Amino acid sequence: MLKRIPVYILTGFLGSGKTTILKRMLHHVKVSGQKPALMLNELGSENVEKELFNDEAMIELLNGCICCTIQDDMRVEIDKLLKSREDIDVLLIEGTGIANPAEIIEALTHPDVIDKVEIQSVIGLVDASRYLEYQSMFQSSKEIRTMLKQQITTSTLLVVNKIDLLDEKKRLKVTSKLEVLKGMNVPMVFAQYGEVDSELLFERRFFTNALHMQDNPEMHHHVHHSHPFQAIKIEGLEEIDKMSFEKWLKGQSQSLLRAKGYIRFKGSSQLFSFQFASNQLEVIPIESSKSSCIILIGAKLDDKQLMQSLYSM
Ligand SMILES: Nc1nc2c(ncn2[C@@H]2O[C@H](COP(=O)(O)OP(=O)(O)OP(=O)(O)O)[C@@H](O)[C@H]2O)c(=O)[nH]1
Repeated sequence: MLKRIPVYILTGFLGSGKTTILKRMLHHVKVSGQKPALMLNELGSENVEKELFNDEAMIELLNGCICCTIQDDMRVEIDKLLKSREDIDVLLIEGTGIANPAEIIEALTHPDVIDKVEIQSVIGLVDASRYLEYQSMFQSSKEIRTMLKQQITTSTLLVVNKIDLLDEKKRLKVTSKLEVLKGMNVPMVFAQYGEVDSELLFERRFFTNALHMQDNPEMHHHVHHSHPFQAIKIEGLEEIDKMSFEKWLKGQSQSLLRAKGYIRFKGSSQLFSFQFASNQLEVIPIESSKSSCIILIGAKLDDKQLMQSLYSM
């Protein structure tokens, strides 16, 4: 089996300090004797930051933020990287300042990619000096506020950067606003020029469990309650009743943020690709000999409960 490559995702609004912290992380990876690869996603057709990382294995995703087409590109590029560069030990991904990190998680948990990578953490950078302004209804747009919120709520570590540029009073105000938004148990650290203890930066905060329907349900108990996100991959599922499946997905709405994968329904030999988002199930027939596979992404997913309810369906 191919080794799974650990991945760190850096997110944060324009100018928040992503590149600054990326350089620190790169340095740390290299001095610890490991070989890093970078994936940079830039708006526009030219990557202006490329020159900063001359000697690294680098993947560029140009022309847009990480949305549907970029997700496909990302899958292809990760595949290429893993096949051609077996020496790579860790992959660092910097999304554009206006990317929603959930889209990157989405690409990395695609059924064809999930076994090749191991998301470690989503590091969210906040520009403390401009946060209040970006949050203000009078000084910013709804789009900016929504983007910031998505970046903050999807992060598994929050780095409140540029604290040299604001006074104590403002800092307290920013902190209390972030406390409300950020996920439970997501550490918040303050920094100047992305100076964060590397142990904290590299700590794993995102977990993916792989389960098989033939496993004993009593064995499933790898719940990581202290982590904001986790992905679960379930294989070995036999044909299932479509209505029951939909009901099952909807029944998990407390903890399930997203589901996708391949599945076969009773009464048809056809394989379907399915997407479950915003509490809606979409299925598309596909021609493939792939086995069924369900990927669940959520907060506080309970393996045991999920498997037991699937068994009894
Ligand atoms: N004063 C101050 N400046 C900082 C700090 N961190 C980064 N900067 C500066 O802010 C600018 C933007 O930093 P980057 O690391 O390029 O930010 P980015 O998030 O990659 O920016 P985009 O690529 O536009 O999304 C640079 O000039 C940095 O030197 C900080 O803590 N304090």
